[in-house]
Amino acid sequence: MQAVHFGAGNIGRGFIGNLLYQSGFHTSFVDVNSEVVDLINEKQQYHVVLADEGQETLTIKNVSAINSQTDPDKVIAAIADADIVTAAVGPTILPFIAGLVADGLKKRLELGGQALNVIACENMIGGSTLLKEKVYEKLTDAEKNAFDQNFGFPDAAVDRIVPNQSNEDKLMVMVEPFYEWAVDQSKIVGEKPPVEGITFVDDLTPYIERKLFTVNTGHAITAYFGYASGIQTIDEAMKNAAIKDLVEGALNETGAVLVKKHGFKSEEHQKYINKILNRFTNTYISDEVTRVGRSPIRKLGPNDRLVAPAKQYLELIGKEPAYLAKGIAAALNFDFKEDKEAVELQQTLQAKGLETAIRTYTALDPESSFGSLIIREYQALQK
Ligand SMILES: NC(=O)c1ccc[n+]([C@@H]2O[C@H](COP(=O)([O-])OP(=O)(O)OC[C@H]3O[C@@H](n4cnc5c(N)ncnc54)[C@H](O)[C@@H]3O)[C@@H](O)[C@H]2O)c1
Ligand SMILES: O=P(O)(O)OC[C@@H](O)[C@@H](O)[C@H](O)[C@H](O)CO
Repeated sequence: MQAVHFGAGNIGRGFIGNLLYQSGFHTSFVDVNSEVVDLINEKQQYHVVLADEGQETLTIKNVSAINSQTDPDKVIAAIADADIVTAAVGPTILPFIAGLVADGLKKRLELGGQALNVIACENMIGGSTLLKEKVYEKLTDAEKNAFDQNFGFPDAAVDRIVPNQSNEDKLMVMVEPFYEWAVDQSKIVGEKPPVEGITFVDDLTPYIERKLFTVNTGHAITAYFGYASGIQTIDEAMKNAAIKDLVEGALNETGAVLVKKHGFKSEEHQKYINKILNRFTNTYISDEVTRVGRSPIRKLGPNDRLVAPAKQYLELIGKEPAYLAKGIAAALNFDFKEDKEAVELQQTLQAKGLETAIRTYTALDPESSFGSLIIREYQALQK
């Protein structure tokens, strides 16, 4: 079986590639990083190390890689011949891979290929749906009809903490042992891809919202307050009692939304939160707050981990989410100079002011009561 996976980065190699190999696939990684592409082709394998006491090393074989900038035709041919296509490139990169995905799928139709599913494994609601929209922008109406019959773009929720790597072995990836990969089976076309470790679900919304509004909300708040306190890593930030309280406060707020909206049992959800907080304290991985806080403009987006649960808290619980307001303020305050979005955010704040930044990035009304709370929390952080 053949898999094509866009993005041979941390989650691509450390999670998706790992499960695809264990399920019997040959994986062709597609990436723009020529160093990683060349190394994969040279070694034809890499190691995944499970970050716990045992430090088990898995050897991932049956891998090759294609540089999509220099060899787009090879990517098209690989998609035409694949049994599954996956991606983990980052939400903002999905539009840039859409052209090749479209061309590969057109080629597949020309060659009379079987049904195929394309799964974007990004931290966002509706990742595969977004990729599908971008792919469909490149099609005629007749092609859209043919794609509807033959290709599925099921959304997914993926969970495994894979920090940035600084190993001498450039392909090796240190990952936490835990993982979860849920896929919306209602949007599968043809057979379900036989990947061990995927949980197929009828309704993905509870899964993606629980993951994004717990793991990623908690992670982001830990990162932004950790960064503001001069702390380097997530596990170190979790040792700070004040930061831990802020994270727990925010997860109580998102938890209230999730329990009310999706009917999770409160005690079960509390166990889920506790498990996640425990994962953040894993000392066998060193996860920088600047990785977890990366791309603050994306993270401040109206459908992302901070603002989306805050809006739902206002609607469903009928109160202002005090801790999420602090988290949004801390995200606005993230001024890491090596992060392009952080630089843009700080430039906007400087040039146009806080109210415009809130309106532009969060789509919240800065003059609303909740907007004013964010402004007060932001001003408190400047003192
Ligand atoms: N790292 C994690 O803990 C984790 C966990 C779950 C989900 N995710 C999600 O997975 C996605 C990737 O995250 P990551 O941590 O692996 O990031 P990463 O930066 O390590 O990997 C992204 C990879 O995509 C490649 N890339 C960039 N542009 C490309 C293009 N046009 N075509 C092909 N490849 C391209 C990069 O070179 C890089 O190798 C993100 O959406 C992230 O939110 C990450
Ligand atoms: O990947 P991002 O930038 O959306 O979020 C950073 C981290 O919170 C994220 O990568 C987590 O490590 C991951 O989502 C765990 O499953």
